[in-house]
Amino acid sequence: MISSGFLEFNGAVQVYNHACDSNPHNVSLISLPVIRKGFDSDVRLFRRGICSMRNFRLSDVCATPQVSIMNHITPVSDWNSDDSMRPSIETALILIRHGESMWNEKNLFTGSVDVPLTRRGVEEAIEAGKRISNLPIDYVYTSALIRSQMTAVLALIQHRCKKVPIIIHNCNEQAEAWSQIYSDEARKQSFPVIRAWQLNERMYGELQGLNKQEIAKRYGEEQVHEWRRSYEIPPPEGESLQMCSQRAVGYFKEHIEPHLQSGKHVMVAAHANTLRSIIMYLEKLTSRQVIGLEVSTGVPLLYIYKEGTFMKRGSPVGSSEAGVYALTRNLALYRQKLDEMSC
Ligand SMILES: O=C(O)[C@H](O)COP(=O)(O)O
Repeated sequence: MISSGFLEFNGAVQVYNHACDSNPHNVSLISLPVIRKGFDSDVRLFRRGICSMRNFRLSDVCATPQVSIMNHITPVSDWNSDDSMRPSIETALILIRHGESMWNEKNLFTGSVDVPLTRRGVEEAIEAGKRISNLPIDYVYTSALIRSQMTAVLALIQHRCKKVPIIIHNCNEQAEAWSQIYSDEARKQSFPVIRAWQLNERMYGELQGLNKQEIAKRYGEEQVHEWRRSYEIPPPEGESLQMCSQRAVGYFKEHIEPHLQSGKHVMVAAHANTLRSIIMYLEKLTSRQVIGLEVSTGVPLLYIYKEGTFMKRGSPVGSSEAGVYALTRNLALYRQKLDEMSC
């Protein structure tokens, strides 16, 4: 028998599998190096939000024939009045800058120009999707530009829950009426993908279509760096980060944050500068600090929203999920559900 669960140890939740052969005393834990080492110390065991914390020792398992690790879970009804032991509401926010676009490849200022991904950008989006394939997602937001939509869809089709990304067409009544779904089941099995122009890349004005290196030669590195990275200074006839932030962060606060507050998980596929402005808001960066903030193409960033604050959980660029995220309890439980569904 092989089963899996989640253990919290030294503050990090770990996914484990355990295998029992025909001898029920012979229980081995696999993929759990951290627990193996400190096995006899306190370990907190959770499962499906219905278990409380308890001390868990190797002897518990080995001395009890026919009893698996899961049988040591305490049901929610047995919780004592210590509320701190209950799982609290937390939601995931995933931010992804689109994969490499055809103008990123040529090093051209792109801004509001609607340019698709390169082959490499497609691969980045697929890879990003694999990195987040175990994370819960209820709503997806993209800009109105094809590069962010391609990225979102390519990433979402890697998700283990196998939901179908469906682009929401609600720009007018007819579009809304004509794209109705009349099956609750089909709706449930979908990722609603909502497009918003407010999440578009900042408008780069008269720099759009020009080569970044040539512009730096013509106007000087310093000037171009100011146009590209400062908060207040706009490029010629374009938007400053501050202007871009007004629409992007404004949209985030009005449309995305309420989902997070109500327990929904959200993914946002957008652009370097709209994401810089959103990250500036999430991490409370100053206009000086944001100058040094770079967002790479196709790398998903994970934030946990809890009790009004955003906590960065790292970016899934490591070679394994465990090496990347210290999964929170709720995310670990979601992952367990996916594991069970795919058994
Ligand atoms: O619009 C662009 O050219 C890029 O997407 C972002 O460019 P930046 O790194 O110059 O802000």
